[in-house]
This record gives sequence, C-alpha cells and structure tokens, in this order.
Amino acid sequence: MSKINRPRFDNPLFVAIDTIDVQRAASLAKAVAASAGGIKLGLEFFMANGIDGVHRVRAAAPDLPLFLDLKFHDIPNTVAGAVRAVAPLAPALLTIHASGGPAMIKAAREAAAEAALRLGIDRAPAVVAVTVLTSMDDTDLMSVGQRGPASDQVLRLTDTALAHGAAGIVCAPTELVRLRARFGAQPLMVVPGIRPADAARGDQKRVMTPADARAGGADVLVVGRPITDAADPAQAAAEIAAEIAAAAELTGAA
Ligand SMILES: O=C(O)c1cc(=O)[nH]c(=O)n1[C@@H]1O[C@H](COP(=O)(O)O)[C@@H](O)[C@H]1O
Repeated sequence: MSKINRPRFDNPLFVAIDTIDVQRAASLAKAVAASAGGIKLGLEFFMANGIDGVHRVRAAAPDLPLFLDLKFHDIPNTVAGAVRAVAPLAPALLTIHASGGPAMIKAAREAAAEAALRLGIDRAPAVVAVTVLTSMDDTDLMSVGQRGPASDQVLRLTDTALAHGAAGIVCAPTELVRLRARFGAQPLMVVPGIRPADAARGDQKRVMTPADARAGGADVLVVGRPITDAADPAQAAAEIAAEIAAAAELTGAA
C-alpha cells in the first residue's frame, strides 16, 4: 500500500454548509472564506446538486480546501467506484463509514490514490472514516446492536480504520484525549459536534466547545449551524476561528 496521505491544515475550522440551495451555499462559502480553513459539503447538498453544484460553490471560495462528506458505506467494489466518481473534484478530505469494514476501507483508500494518479491530482483525497456519529449516545448505540460505551466503540473502529489505510477518523470531541493517548499525533482527527458555549446542541449529543476540541487534539473542527444559522455567518465564523486560535496558543498546538 502507498504511503498514507495525511494533510495538515493551518486553519482547522471547516464550515459545514448543509443546504440544498446552491446560491445560499455559495454565498455562505464566500462569507466565511476570510476565517475558515475549508468548507464541507455533505449529503444534503450533494443529493440536490451533485458534482456541478460542488463546482459552483468552490468557485465562490476557490482557495478553500474542500471536505466532501458523503459517508460512503457499501460493498468494497461500490465504494471504490463512488470514490473514483468524485475524485475529479479533488477534495482534500473524503468520508467513509469505518463500520463498512477492512476491505471497504482499503478499497476506498486505494481508489482515491489510483484516481489521483490517473487524473494528475497532486494530492489524493485523504480518506477519513466516521466512527460513531456524534448524534448517537450509548443508548442509541445499543439499539443498533453495537457494544458501548460509545468511546470504546470509537476506539475499536479507529483501530480498524487506521490498520486498513484510512488517513484518519471522524469522532466526537469527547473522545479525543483517549484517542490521542492510544494512537498518537499522526492520525488525522476530524471532529464535528462542536458547539460554542452558548449555542444550541440541536441533534448533536457528544459535544464540546471549539476551544476544548482544539485543546484535545482536533486537526479539523467541523462547525455547521452555529455559523450557518447565525444572523451574521462571517462574524460567527470569525469568533469561532479566534476561539480556536487562542486555544491553540495556550496548548502550543500549531
Ligand atoms: O462526517 C461528519 O462530518 C459528521 C460526522 C458525525 O459523526 N457527526 C456530524 O455532525 N458530522 C457532520 O458534521 C456537521 C455538523 O453540523 P452542525 O451540527 O450543524 O455543526 C454536519 O454536516 C454532519 O453531517
């Protein structure tokens, strides 16, 4: 297997732009461009607008890396095909579900590397594996037949994901310290479930503030509604970026 592609982001704030409206998505991308390190487009946006829609949003903020969060979870052959299909978008990050298992994770990683080579893309998309969704707690986990507590299941899935070629994982901020202690600094830790102290949790269950998540070792902080639902998204993004930067200074993180 080729060397693991592990990107580093100077600015770890990725704004999740969850909408079906291309114009709104483009104007949000533009509004947050000064404070964000990247934008994330996910299922909601992609189901409505597909590859063309992604191009249109990127044109609004061309310098921002793209996190394409489609959470692939299928048989290895199908996932490899899906990775190849979106590779021309050259996302910096691409998600799969770790629970798809070793062969699926390996197939995704290999498809990303091969497609990048074939397309002449400098850097293959980093495949990151979603562990336990941040909207699930221990009871939810049990109800789908998985052994909890959530933090133990995240550890097991991280082990599997990293052993089979994922560049990193998606986890809740509450698991970061334990994961860093076990897996060290190398794996990319992508962390949603971020809520400023005064923000509504919505459907998120395992949450922390931007400062605590950064101090805990998050490489990428995924923040959606606290920014996109704010009266002034540019200002909300700037405040969260400042909170992250202050936490990084305190802890000596880059
Ligand atoms: O893969 C993800 O990005 C993801 C994984 C996870 O466990 N939880 C989670 O919330 N996400 C995504 O992160 C974003 C969080 O958005 P907000 O809850 O609005 O901040 C959404 O786009 C989710 O799809």
